[in-house]
Amino acid sequence: MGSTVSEGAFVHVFLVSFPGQGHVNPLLRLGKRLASKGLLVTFSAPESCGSEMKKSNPKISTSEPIPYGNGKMRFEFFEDDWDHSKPNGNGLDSYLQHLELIGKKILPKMIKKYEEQGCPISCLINNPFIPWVCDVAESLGIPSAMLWIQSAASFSAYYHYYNSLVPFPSKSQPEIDVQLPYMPLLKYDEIPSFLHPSTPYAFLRRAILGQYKNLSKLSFILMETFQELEHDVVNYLSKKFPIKTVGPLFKYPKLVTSISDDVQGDFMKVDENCIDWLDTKSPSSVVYISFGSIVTLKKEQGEEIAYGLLNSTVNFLWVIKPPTKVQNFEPLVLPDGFLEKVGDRGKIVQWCPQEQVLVHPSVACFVTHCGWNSTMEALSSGMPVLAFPQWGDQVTDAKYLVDVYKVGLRLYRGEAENRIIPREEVERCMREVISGPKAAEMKENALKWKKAAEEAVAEGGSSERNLQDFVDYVRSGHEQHNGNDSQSINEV
Ligand SMILES: O=c1ccn([C@@H]2O[C@H](COP(=O)(O)OP(=O)(O)O[C@H]3O[C@H](CO)[C@@H](O)[C@H](O)[C@H]3O)[C@@H](O)[C@H]2O)c(=O)[nH]1
Repeated sequence: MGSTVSEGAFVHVFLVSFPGQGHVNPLLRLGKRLASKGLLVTFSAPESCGSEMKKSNPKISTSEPIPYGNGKMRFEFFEDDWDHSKPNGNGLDSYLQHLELIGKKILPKMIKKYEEQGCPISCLINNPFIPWVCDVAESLGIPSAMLWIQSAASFSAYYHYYNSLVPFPSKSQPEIDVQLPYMPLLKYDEIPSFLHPSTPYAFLRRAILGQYKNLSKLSFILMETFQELEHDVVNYLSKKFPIKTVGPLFKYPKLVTSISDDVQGDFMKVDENCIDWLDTKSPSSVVYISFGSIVTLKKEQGEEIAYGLLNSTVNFLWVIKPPTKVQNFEPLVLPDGFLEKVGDRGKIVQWCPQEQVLVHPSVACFVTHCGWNSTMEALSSGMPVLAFPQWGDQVTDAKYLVDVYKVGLRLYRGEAENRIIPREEVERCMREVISGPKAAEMKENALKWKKAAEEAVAEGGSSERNLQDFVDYVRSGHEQHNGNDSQSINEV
């Protein structure tokens, strides 16, 4: 990618993402905010993810940097020489090792190239699963930061586990409760499930804990949460780590006037028609159902949800992703005549603009797997939830959504529960969140979190101030290194 003389005058940060939707979305959002504060941001990830992003975002393919506020963002992906059509279950360990080997060779070359172009990197930022990015930064004498993309509570659980600071369930004591500082008592099935000895996803535990071995190399740990949401845990962790809460990253005031001027990280084509469809529905009448980018429900569970929806009278928007080549699940077959029977009451899409759906006045409730992005998006949109977590941090997020933030009900406890939730239960719980005795209270709580989220990202809010502190830090490092001749993009 070429650079212009004017780009060379700016403080330049380099963002490196693991190739997953849940990883890309928050890092991309961070990139836009940093750019808006007058920085040049280069966003990078393996080409496998770049090619997916380019399909749904043609703007990414152009070499022109995209303006955001006072700065710009551009994209440069790198080849990881890996066959992503192979099943990647336990292969994640091998892929991560391979990516580290490749990345440690490629990133220094990219960074050197930027320097030769007069655009040196002042800070490297990665997200989890690729902790070696900060080793690259260290070897080149560049400061680095990590964007933690789950809750502070999950960060704390992993930290205490990694350092054996409190007892966790073990093979001999698989059902003990876990008490972590400044957190509610977590039952054995409420800790991030990868920490449980029975998890089938030990490779994901290893991937996440990989970051904990070199936390001391990071100048900052930026967190996709906000101070007011996780006050006590954040304060506690801040005494141990250089933490800055900067979320919810999607909630900052929009930087572009038209959607076509923006770039989203979607790996799949977004079905925009669903917003027109939502427009035709009455206020608070639609259940939105989505399980994020990775989770695929068992076929039988999908069928029970379908019958639950069929037997109910609610309107619904349901995201059913096409099965991926690498997953071993049988694809969901909808009951005979399902679409005809539900008619215009229901809509099924492969991928929707979730940010817009969650703030749409017709939507009453979000049936969610409780991935952290979806959790933050729901809370910050004032949307009550029906929690349907599967694994990992999702079970902890569900606990918080229901028992701490009090914005919903729990339909399932996650992989440890290991049962199919029957259609009657699905239907009853949806009704309860929409119109049950606690519905008004849950909506009121959700609206309180929405307001708190808006305040955190507004001028002078906790996350906005933290983001500005981080930008000031990067700028001061750049100035020390290059003299005081750097400019902000809008000064040129
Ligand atoms: O139709 C859809 C469905 C989802 N999304 C977006 O996709 C993202 C999904 O992220 P998340 O809710 O975090 O789910 P996953 O993709 O499953 O995320 C993985 O990564 C997260 C961050 O580490 C973890 O919290 C989750 O447990 C893990 O499954 C969100 O930004 C959604 O807005 C859309 O835009 N359209």
